[in-house]
Amino acid sequence: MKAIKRIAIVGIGGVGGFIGAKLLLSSNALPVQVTFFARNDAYKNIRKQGLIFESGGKMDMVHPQHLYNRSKGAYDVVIIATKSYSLELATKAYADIMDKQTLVVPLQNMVNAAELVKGVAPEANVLDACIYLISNLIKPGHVKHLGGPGKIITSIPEGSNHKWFYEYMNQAGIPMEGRADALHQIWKKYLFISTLGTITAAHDLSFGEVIKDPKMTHIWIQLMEELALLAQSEGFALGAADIDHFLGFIRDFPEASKSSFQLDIDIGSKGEKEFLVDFVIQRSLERGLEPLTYIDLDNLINRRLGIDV
Ligand SMILES: NC(=O)C1=CN([C@@H]2O[C@H](COP(=O)(O)OP(=O)(O)OC[C@H]3O[C@@H](n4cnc5c(N)ncnc54)[C@H](OP(=O)(O)O)[C@@H]3O)[C@@H](O)[C@H]2O)C=CC1
Ligand SMILES: CC(C)(CO)C(=O)C(=O)O
Repeated sequence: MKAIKRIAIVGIGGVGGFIGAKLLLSSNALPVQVTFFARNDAYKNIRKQGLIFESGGKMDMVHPQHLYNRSKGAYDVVIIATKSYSLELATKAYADIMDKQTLVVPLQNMVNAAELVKGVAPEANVLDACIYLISNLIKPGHVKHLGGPGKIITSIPEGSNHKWFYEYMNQAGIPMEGRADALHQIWKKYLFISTLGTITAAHDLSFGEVIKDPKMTHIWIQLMEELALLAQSEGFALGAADIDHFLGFIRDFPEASKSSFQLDIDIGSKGEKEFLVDFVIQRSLERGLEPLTYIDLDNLINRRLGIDV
């Protein structure tokens, strides 16, 4: 690799802060420049004191040389780490940092993030992507990595000139791979996040409370079955083996764990509801499916939010 490559991260919260901190803290010799795009208090606090990053019992202060709150010309790679509900507006706000040479990596818990970004930046090379991570925003400019390797799976980029990016991420301790079945992996992750988010938010239960109560476990399985049917109708073969996998996988989390969607509903915010619950119901109905458990739980969530059902 000869010329300096430029990576932009849009949204410096739980995910963007984790990636940005890992990249800036690594002693990587490759000629790569990393830029943070933040806004509001995140921008002000990082500018004033740096990004506070906690991980593995250690606290680091990270001082990005390149921190902006508005666009700055095209980048080689743009990682978009906003919440799902901010994705479209953020992509519009930063459309001119993505040209036809740019690889775009949206990391939302959505199955159609790439489709949405392509609608706004049709020239860019937009990947299907997801990240396996638990990293929370403590306050703007302060991020705590709680678990998960931060592994990123993407679809395989067109052309052969993006190898440096995968090498760079891996060398910085962010395992990253391009896979032909990336969208299948994203649907599989969504099978877990959407269903667990929905049941924990509707009934205000911790992960432990879902698996210890057979009635609640049964409802969770029904949600997973409904989502697996939707995935199948979209061409992704998810089914009983995946559901069994997640019934075991949830036991790796501390019993008191709560989903981030549940925490949003607890404070009266609808958070990513449109993308975790409404999307499933709407797409299922369009496909002639009957997501009855999702509809029941959506009514409970709406009641918790004080929305008339
Ligand atoms: N946190 C995690 O461990 C994981 C999260 N995910 C998914 O990743 C996505 C991001 O989650 P997370 O990092 O937790 O979210 P956070 O809310 O912690 O971070 C999002 C950040 O993006 C900023 N942002 C939004 N719009 C813009 C913009 N136009 N310009 C600059 N910054 C902007 C927000 O600023 P502001 O506060 O001003 O809106 C906020 O700082 C979600 O879809 C989530 O479901 C996936 C796997 C793990
Ligand atoms: C892994 C899990 C389910 C827990 O934090 C999550 O990512 C979320 O709630 O969004």
